[in-house]
Amino acid sequence: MTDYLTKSGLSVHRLLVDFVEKEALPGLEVSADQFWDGLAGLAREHVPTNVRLLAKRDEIQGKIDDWHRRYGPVANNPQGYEFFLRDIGYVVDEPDDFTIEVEGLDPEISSICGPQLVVPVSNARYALNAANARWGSLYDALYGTDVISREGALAPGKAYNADRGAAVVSRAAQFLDEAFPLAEGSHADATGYHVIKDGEQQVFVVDTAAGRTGLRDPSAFVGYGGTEERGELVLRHNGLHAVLVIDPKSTIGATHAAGLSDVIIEAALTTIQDCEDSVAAVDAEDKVGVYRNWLGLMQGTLEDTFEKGGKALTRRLNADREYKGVNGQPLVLKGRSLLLVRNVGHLMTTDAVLLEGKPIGEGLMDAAVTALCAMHDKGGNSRSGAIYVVKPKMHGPEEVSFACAIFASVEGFLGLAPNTIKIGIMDEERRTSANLKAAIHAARQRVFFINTGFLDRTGDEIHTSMEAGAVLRKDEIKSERWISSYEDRNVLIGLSCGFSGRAQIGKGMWARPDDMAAMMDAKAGHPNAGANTAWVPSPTAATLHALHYHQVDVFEAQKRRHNQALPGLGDLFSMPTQVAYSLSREEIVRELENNAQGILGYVVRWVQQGVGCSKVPDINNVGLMEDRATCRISSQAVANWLRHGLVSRDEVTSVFERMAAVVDEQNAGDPIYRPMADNFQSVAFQAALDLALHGADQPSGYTEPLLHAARRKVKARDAK
Ligand SMILES: CC(=O)SCCNC(=O)CCNC(=O)[C@H](O)C(C)(C)COP(=O)(O)OP(=O)(O)OC[C@H]1O[C@@H](n2cnc3c(N)ncnc32)[C@H](O)[C@@H]1OP(=O)(O)O
Ligand SMILES: O=CC(=O)O
Ligand SMILES: [Mg+2]
Repeated sequence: MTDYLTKSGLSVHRLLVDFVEKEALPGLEVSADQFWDGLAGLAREHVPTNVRLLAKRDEIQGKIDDWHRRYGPVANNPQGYEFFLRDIGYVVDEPDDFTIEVEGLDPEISSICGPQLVVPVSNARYALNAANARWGSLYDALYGTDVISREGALAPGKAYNADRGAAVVSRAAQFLDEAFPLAEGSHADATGYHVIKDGEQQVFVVDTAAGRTGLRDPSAFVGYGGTEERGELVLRHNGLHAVLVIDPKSTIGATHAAGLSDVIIEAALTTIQDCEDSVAAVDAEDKVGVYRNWLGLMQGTLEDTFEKGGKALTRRLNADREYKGVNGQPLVLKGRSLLLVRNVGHLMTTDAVLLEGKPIGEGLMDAAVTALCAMHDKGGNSRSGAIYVVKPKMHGPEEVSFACAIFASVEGFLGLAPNTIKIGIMDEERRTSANLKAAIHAARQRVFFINTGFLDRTGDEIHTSMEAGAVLRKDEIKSERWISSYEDRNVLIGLSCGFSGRAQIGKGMWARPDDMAAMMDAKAGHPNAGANTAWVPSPTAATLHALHYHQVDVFEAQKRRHNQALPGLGDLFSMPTQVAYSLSREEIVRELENNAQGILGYVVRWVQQGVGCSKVPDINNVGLMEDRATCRISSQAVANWLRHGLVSRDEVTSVFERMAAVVDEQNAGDPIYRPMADNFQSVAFQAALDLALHGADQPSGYTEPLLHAARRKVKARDAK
């Protein structure tokens, strides 16, 4: 039996046909013919442009490589370089000043600021957890992380550590004092939290040894609920809620003078359900798995049953939180994060759908199917009926226009109103950063975010300047002038295009998921810089990062930045490269080892197990979130040093062989892991090595072509 069925002239993998016709279409007023005709039209209309845009990327990169071969690093002739980039159409003319025209965005996007969580949608357990991460326990987030010191008497240990618990309670009181100060005294001294009636109004009062007091801003108390034994008091500040849980009989509440057993924080306002960097989906089977989870989230029916702590658990989407408002009206707070979906970029094709025997752009299929699934949202996700698609890895305004044209076609054949599908423009390729105003203009009726701080951006930086000279070590690259220019330009251009109060200006991912104390220091800067949101890797990180949005009123911070001068392009193009390198041999080898370990540790799980995002220890044993973007950085960094003779092919190979044993050791507890050190011919080892040895030849330095090919090989072998 063939795997493909003919649908409106396309050959469509039967798994995708089944999914669309039996799962995604039922319940919608879209017929199967309408969908397949639409997809066929989409492919016919847009595949040629897709091909042309990718060819243009290569052509531009070829010209940049030639320029560097001729003139060396940019620093030799910065003006000449900028002139050249304009001449080849890399930098395009800026549009006149304008304001974005997007309409129908939810408040989580336009008027409330807070963390943005990212999760591989392929993992139902995590995807559900992320959707529910709208609310997080502050006590748990503090107790479980290094935000509270883990030294001496505060060390967590196996049993509950009362000293640590006391430190948590005290840190939470500090938060309450900052966000919800009392008229007199401190939350640390509270001996009772009560709601009392004052005329028609309910009022929040706090008892301390010094007497009864209230909130300095009484309007911060907005509702209450719970039960006789376990009361919940709802406070609001900067648009974000925090719920005080008063439960004197609970284990923790019993230790608190006012019975405060937890502070539940409104945390991940938005979550990106990711089909891209954190996912390994290489064929129709994988793609359907991804789409099925997204559909379940949109229908509100997704569930996952798994074992945790020896018990079977079923996880579902949380309901809204219902309270009584202070004015007697019901107060209903959304129980879930507003879900956005990240489609793949324009690069890859998928053989789940063939047009004239050839795979179509995977981004085309993602746009059609993820929008179709989102049509099941009846307001449980977006109250305004918007579909939020995050679009990664676009190179410049022309590619942003292309994404918008795809969305317009999808809206057309699905019968959606124009501009229902919104676009999050990921500013993660240098051609987009350099032309950001034009890129926003191209999407002005759809854009709901621009975002920086991306790992991919560093990978693109290295690849674009591959011929310029040897790059710095990867952590050093990220502290150079180009990156502050990238960050500042993004915020300032966004503000000048009227984002404040309309759409999000966002910051990037914190990639050390276990280092929460460091995250708290680093991410405090994001709202201050005028960012409405910033990416976090886990629900715990979301709960903690939410505190920053109580410390800073982002809209005030944006006002402060509004008239700042925009850094010119000179700094943006100033990534330093050197022909002669000053690192010692030991330093070079250590950096190579670090990159090799990260690449191998990530790739082996991707290729063998289809895991697209992993926590992998670096050379200093710090657990790093590794995904395709971090892998792009590491592989491009090695490829660059290889290209410039800092390391040899043999040296790279032997370091990879040595680090394979280290990675095997790290995975020793995984029963389905297949070691690499005793088989350097294994698909996983070879894919990792190829990413480094052939990194310079990969399109824009992306890792997906080699990863996909390797994973498909393993799947084919395992299927036999
Ligand atoms: C460059 C870019 O593109 S960044 C965007 C892509 N990156 C991401 O999406 C990062 C997503 N994060 C993750 O996948 C994970 O946090 C990792 C891989 C970094 C670490 O995962 P693990 O080692 O399993 O985490 P850890 O053991 O500390 O915690 C697991 C628990 O946290 C939860 N968790 C961890 N990350 C997430 C997340 N992003 N969303 C929801 N839940 C999460 C899990 O559900 C699990 O809880 P459970 O047992 O109740 O289900
Ligand atoms: O996609 C995110 C990134 O950091 O790259
Ligand atoms: Mg990326």
